[in-house]
Amino acid sequence: MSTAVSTRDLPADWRDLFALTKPRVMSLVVFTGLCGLLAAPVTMHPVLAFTAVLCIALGAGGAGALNQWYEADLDAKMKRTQGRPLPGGRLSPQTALQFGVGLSAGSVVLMDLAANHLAAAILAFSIFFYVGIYTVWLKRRTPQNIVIGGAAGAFPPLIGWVAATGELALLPVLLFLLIFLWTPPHFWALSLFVRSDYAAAGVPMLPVVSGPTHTRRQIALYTLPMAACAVAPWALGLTGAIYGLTAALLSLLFVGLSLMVLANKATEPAGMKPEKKLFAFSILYLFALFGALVLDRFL
Ligand code: HEM
Ligand SMILES: CC(C)=CCC/C(C)=C/CC/C(C)=C/COP(=O)(O)OP(=O)(O)O
Repeated sequence: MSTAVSTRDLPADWRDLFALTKPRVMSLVVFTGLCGLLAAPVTMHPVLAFTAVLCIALGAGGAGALNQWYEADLDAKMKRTQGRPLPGGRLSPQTALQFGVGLSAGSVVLMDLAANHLAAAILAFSIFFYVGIYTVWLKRRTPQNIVIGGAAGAFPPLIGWVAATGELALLPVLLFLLIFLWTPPHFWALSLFVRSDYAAAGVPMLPVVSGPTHTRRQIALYTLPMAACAVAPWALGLTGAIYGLTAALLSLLFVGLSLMVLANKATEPAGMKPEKKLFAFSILYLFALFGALVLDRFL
């Protein structure tokens, strides 16, 4: 009888469990949730506010774990993802599933206790949307996967706001729309330079199905209403000049970069490709806009 122990039998490593939550991506998700909460015109008790933001983090992390549980087969086929805990064989699917379900359910229950039913319901819906609608249903079926599924990532500011106020309002709805319209340029810029990975895994991302030229056009197309949504809170008098100026300037830069992406027809130009620049900038953009929103509220 063999005495060899498979890595799957080893106790789950905390670092691998943490990696299941997609911490780097989720840091921005949680930041937008925190800013949505802080931008609300009410002051929540600090302990409850901290708990609400923690719930967004736990819920997003749980959803990330369920996403990795469901698509371990895809992750194993892509260079970018094959080192993850499941394809790497360092965690068992059962552990990932239990961890994902536990975090997701715990986050919703705790949100209900610390904030209110509506915030808990939107959190539950966003977890369902990311896992059920995006991951299970759309991702392997249509290049519109991230347009529709991307809505999941747009909910956190709404959740933060509702946790603080108990109700919806125009400003968080505009913030939702901003992230909703930001997601396609954010993701398609990335997918342009990792498209061979998606092609290898058979995931119908836009550049795989319709080619890079069409994808570049779509990026530029989404950037325009995204910029309009970014400045709308200021134009409608819902925020002050700090946010307005930040949104106007950075949105102009975003549109400019997306036009550079559109203009790039060469396959291998020297230096950093515009789509890489746009992807990196897209992250800075959301951090800066949501940061400015909070500064505006408190300065
Ligand atoms: C369906 C929608 C989205 C898709 C498909 C998507 C996809 C991706 C992918 C594939 C990466 C590469 C990083 C990795 O390997 O983990 C990435 C990076 C990133 N995404 Fe997104 N994303 C989406 C929405 C969002 C949203 C809503 C946010 C935050 C509000 C976000 C924030 C980030 C950040 C911060 C990074 C950089 C992570 C790093 O530094 O490694 N993404 N995204
Ligand atoms: C509160 C709550 C539930 C928030 C959910 C946040 C959310 C939907 C974020 C989407 C960002 C994300 C991890 C995309 C990865 O896409 P992918 O899964 O296709 O990327 P991969 O190829 O790296 O796995």
